[in-house]
Amino acid sequence: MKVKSVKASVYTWQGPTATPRANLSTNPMDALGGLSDTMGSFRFHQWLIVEVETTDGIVGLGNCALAPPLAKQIIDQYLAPLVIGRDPLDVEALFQTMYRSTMAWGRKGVGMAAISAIDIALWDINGKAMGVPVFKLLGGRTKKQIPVYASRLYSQPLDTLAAEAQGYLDEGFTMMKLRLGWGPQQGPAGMAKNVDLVRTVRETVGPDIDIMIECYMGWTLEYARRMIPRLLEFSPRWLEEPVLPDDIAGYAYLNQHSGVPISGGEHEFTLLGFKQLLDAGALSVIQYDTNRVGGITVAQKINALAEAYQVPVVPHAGQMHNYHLTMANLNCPISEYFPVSEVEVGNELFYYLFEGDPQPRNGFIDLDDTVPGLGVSLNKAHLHNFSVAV
Ligand SMILES: O=C(O)C(=O)C[C@@H](O)CO
Ligand SMILES: [Mg+2]
Repeated sequence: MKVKSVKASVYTWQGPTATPRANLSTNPMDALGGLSDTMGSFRFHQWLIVEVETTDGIVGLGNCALAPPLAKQIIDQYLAPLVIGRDPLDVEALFQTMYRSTMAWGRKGVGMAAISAIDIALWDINGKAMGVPVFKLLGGRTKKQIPVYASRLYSQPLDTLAAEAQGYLDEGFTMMKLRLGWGPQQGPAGMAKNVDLVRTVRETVGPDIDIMIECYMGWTLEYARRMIPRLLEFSPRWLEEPVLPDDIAGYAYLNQHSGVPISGGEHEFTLLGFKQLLDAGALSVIQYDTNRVGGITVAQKINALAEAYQVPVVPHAGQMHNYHLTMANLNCPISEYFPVSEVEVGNELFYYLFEGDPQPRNGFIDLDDTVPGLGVSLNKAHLHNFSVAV
């Protein structure tokens, strides 16, 4: 069997979209609040879908969501020619070929997202060719079900925030993640608002529910050192991406001295990228995203490295390309779950593009041992709401 073709398509959402609210979530653009739209870069309304077809007629589905039009260019012009004609089961050699041939510019960011999309498709082919789900190729079932945390609770008025948190509680979730809305630019008044958000969720759900806090790269080390002590009373399970991804020293300081476990990694790439973070003691929880980090091939290498450091892995986002890794690794205790909602930031777009992602029941999801490959297919029901560039 050989790779016969690689089709990369950019899906752009044209359907109804919730109006972005100010201070929905802190993010790196906040530092330029007076000069630029701080929510503009916080929109993920495009997705790249890769269909790799083999000479045996098997089609593998891959995807990525970082700069999809660029990822498509990279696949069309650089990566597809490297994999066409090759054995799709040779995932390690094919990853190394794509990685090393684009080393000068592709080892981080959109280059690695493009490589990830093809790698995910190759693993889908592997599972389909062997007649088993991908997690069975990675180590098999390590959990009866996967515990998931509800991940939304964007910064909003306290009454609606409490109602949303209560809703997840009523659905049986025992873990949930909220977004803070304020950072250095808003000073002490913003700090008080951040405390109100976390207090509201904690008071709603009680002491026995895990609360995680998302900062999405929107703070500085100096601000985090002043803000975090005011959050400790709420016992957050982790504080996510407080500083810029390249501020490894900042991560390490907060992870070792702030009193709260620091998580991150959704904006880091490759095995050696995570070795740097682990060597620095920068993280208490690793959160790579398989459709960014180097695909399933790299994600599985990071899982082994993280286990050696005894640092758990909770991939960014739910989505099948991440769930299979969580199922196959004991060191991946739980998964993220984006509740299905109207299109807002774009995390939820996955459900409009694909069918097959498991929906949670009582705070757990499960994968089907009998469905080969990744177990997702294109969702035709919403196709009319997308423009597609092939
Ligand atoms: O879910 C996360 O960890 C993210 O960073 C998603 C991003 O859209 C912020 O909510
Ligand atoms: Mg995050």
